[in-house]
Amino acid sequence: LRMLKQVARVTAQSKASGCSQLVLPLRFLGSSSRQVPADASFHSTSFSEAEPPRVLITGGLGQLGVGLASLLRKRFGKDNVILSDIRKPPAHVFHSGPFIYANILDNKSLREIVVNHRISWLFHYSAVLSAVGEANVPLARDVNITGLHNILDVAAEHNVRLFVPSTIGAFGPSSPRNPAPDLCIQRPRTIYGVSKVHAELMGEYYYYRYGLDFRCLRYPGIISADSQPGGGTTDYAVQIFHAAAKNGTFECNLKASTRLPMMYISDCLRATLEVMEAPAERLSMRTYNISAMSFTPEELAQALRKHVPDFQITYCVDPLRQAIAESWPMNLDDSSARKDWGWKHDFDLPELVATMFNFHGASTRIAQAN
Ligand SMILES: NC(=O)C1=CN([C@@H]2O[C@H](COP(=O)(O)OP(=O)(O)OC[C@H]3O[C@@H](n4cnc5c(N)ncnc54)[C@H](O)[C@@H]3O)[C@@H](O)[C@H]2O)C=CC1
Ligand SMILES: CC(=O)[C@H](N)C(=O)O
Repeated sequence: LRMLKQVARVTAQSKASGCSQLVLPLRFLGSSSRQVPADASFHSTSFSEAEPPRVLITGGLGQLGVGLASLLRKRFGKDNVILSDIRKPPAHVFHSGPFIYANILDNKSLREIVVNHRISWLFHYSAVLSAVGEANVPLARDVNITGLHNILDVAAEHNVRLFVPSTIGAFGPSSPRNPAPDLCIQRPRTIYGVSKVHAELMGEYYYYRYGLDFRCLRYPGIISADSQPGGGTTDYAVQIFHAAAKNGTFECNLKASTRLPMMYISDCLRATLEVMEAPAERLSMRTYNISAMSFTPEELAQALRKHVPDFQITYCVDPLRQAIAESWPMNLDDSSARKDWGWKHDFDLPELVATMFNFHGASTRIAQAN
């Protein structure tokens, strides 16, 4: 209705001005050799209150995807959220809701999935993270850049609202580090960072060019209790909890003083759902920083000692990860997200540590009992 009213208003205005042509903002115009309809944005509101979105999550078996599926299924219903990956799901994931094989490098099958399952929202989580990306640049380029192109095209062609996560890794050594604002110089030195800046810019371009409803958050390093990280620079902040609960010691691959922005997974996933549900008129940008806390390995170890008093940390620095971490911001400025769509984190460092220990303490006790 809103869109019809808008068209009627624009038509009335153009009649009143004596102009017979329907004048639309540049965002509404488009023609291309790709199969993107020029009037894509006339249909871009794909979710009415009567009908929940039909959701596809790509790369869903990584650190974040299963948790996202669980959150979205609570909100939209189990059968409306399809998890996908190129790996075989563990039994508990397979039995928790719809799961399909989806390779983002296979254009044709992506289209089939979106059409056959009437997908209206897509969360694009497939990626090769920072450390693994430096070890295999061609793979990172294929998955993070070619794969993204396939996703952008299929989303624009079928009027799918698209979420693509970016990262603190989209900043580089010449970006302001404390804090990094939403808009600043971005010259990352990793293929991961370059691919994420590319994703931010391509998504914004498709928004203006084709009316694609592209939404993007720059995540800090994400800390989760029940899923393992996939080969990034911030992985130590997850592994340290497993090690502390298991044997009370941890060898850290970053220097004691390396400060990075971090976030507990439930804040990250809630932010993701909130920005996807935010009314379009609340979003002044397509890509927002989000932030919660920032700490060094030494500060984290100190916080852990409140729960494991004799916890020991040693350092065996990995030069590759250290160089990456030193090129990333120490803090993100997320004031725009807070102002525009009301973003607010729940977990600071003490709550994070207590929550992680509750989980690990419980699983250690279960393992001991078994
Ligand atoms: N975990 C974190 O700390 C952060 C994650 N992000 C972003 O969030 C997203 C999800 O991150 P994680 O779950 O941690 O990543 P992850 O590395 O744990 O999982 C990525 C998934 O992508 C899948 N994948 C790889 N190639 C594929 C292909 N050709 N087709 C389909 N799937 C493919 C992998 O099998 C894997 O399950 C990524 O885009 C990542 O860049 C951003 C900042 C921080
Ligand atoms: C911050 C990220 O994007 C990721 N965890 C990584 O370290 O590569």
